[in-house]
Amino acid sequence: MVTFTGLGDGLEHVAVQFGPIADVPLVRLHSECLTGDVFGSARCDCGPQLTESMQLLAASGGVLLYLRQEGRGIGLYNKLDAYRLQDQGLDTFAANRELNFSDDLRDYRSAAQMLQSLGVTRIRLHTNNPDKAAQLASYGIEVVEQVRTGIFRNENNDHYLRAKAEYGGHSIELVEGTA
Ligand SMILES: Nc1nc2c(ncn2[C@@H]2O[C@H](COP(=O)(O)OP(=O)(O)OP(=O)(O)O)[C@@H](O)[C@H]2O)c(=O)[nH]1
Ligand SMILES: [Zn+2]
Repeated sequence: MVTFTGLGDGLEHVAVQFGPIADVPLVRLHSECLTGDVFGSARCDCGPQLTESMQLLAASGGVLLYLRQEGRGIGLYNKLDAYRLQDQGLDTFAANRELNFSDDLRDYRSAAQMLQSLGVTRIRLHTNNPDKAAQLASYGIEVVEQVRTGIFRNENNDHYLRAKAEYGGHSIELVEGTA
């Protein structure tokens, strides 16, 4: 495990390396979600995505970047406020805007710099989020392949996943009748 300080965004991000680094390693950029990653909240899909990623990385090798971008960058306090607004009917992006934030504050320049410092410039990226791939490319990381994550849907995160697919452009296929 490598921890990084002094990055441009001032956050202490972490890289976890699984085995020796291949020419084109599998990489997961995972944004911090205390509620999902640690406490198993069913409001989102973060916990199962992190588990799936670590299982894949343990099997094939690669790098997990755990990015301290709680709540898509708005922080835990504000995310909890956003959850209250979602309980009143707003979707995950509208709730951010109601709190005077943009939909997604995350910038992946630090992630690109972390990869470069590990000698990684070409990757297979484990994500459904097109913005992660596009930003990494703009910061000089070649995304050779985008490997989709599983879809971890339940009755509590259905609205959240739907918003990510419909408004966030995520590659999530929501087939009616499946959970
Ligand atoms: N503001 C806000 N943030 C949320 C909400 N639900 C989850 N999050 C945050 O969204 C982020 C999700 O991170 P990731 O799983 O890395 O990213 P993703 O954009 O879903 O893309 P994938 O790579 O496909 O998983 C975490 O920082 C969560 O804390 C919400 O309702 N509001
Ligand atoms: Zn989450």
